[in-house]
Amino acid sequence: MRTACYSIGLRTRFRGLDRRDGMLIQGEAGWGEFSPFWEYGLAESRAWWAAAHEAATLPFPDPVRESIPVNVTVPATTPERAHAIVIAGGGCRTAKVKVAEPGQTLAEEQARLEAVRDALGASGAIRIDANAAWDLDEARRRLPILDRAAGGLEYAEQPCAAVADLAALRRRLSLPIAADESIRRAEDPYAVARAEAADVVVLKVQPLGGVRAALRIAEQIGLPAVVSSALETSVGIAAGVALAAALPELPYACGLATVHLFDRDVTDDPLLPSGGELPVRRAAPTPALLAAAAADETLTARWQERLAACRD
Ligand SMILES: O=C(O)CCC(=O)C1=CC=C[C@@H](O)[C@@H]1C(=O)O
Ligand SMILES: [Mg+2]
Repeated sequence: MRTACYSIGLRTRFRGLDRRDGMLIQGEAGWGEFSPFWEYGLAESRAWWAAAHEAATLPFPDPVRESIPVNVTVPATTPERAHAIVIAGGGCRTAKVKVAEPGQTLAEEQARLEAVRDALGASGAIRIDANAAWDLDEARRRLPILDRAAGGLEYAEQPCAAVADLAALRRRLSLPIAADESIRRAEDPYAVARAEAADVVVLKVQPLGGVRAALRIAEQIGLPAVVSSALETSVGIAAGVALAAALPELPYACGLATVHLFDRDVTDDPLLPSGGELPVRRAAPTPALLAAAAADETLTARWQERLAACRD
């Protein structure tokens, strides 16, 4: 199997990162991406490897749609940048706005949401993602304020870490709740459904071990799914697109338009949205762009080690 490692800058800091790195793998079916974040241990990284291996060795399941509606992803940035990101967002009618960034105030989040609403207009949908940062009281206090600032939120993604808190929040507020970390980093992804803790589940191909594994989870959970990226090049995004394309129902825009967050890609035919949608297709690196994005020797050696550990 051929492998290549990349290291790519992010246009705006995202989940504490200024650069993203990972490994691309070429097999008989095409290219796969293996890019667990560095804080992830071996057990968790093995699922990411399973996803990369699946993409490289097997065809993706048959699609039931030809394009995927997507959201523009707005990092925890200034109102001015947030506005510009939505305007340059490839025609997306839904925006996902990051909140609960350490060091930022509620007022900054309100201003960001107001700017996003201004850029999107009254008919657009806005969702927020707090990445499990709040306790129940904080979420109960903040969510109505952010809902007002956004001129109405579509849903709040993972406002609290605990499934019981998500369920309690859902009983107390009319705002729909989406579960992300409670699915992709949980021992038991079905606890959310049993506890009636979410209206929507976020599914990510690499953390869940591949397109087929994620499809099985979607089927068994029985809640509407939003397919989201794990901050990947177009190669990894294509696996998310394949999952979104194969889901029987897709009632919400997906979070797969994150190639915009990178300052370069590995292909000259990137999976970027047009008219708010991504086409359903695979992506393969372009040799010159793969070379331009190549990780240095030290980083490549670290990825090779990680890959070897996951394959054991
Ligand atoms: O959903 C999106 O619009 C983009 C993807 C996204 O937000 C994420 C990608 C990778 C890591 C996560 O911290 C983050 C998320 O929490 O959903
Ligand atoms: Mg999330």
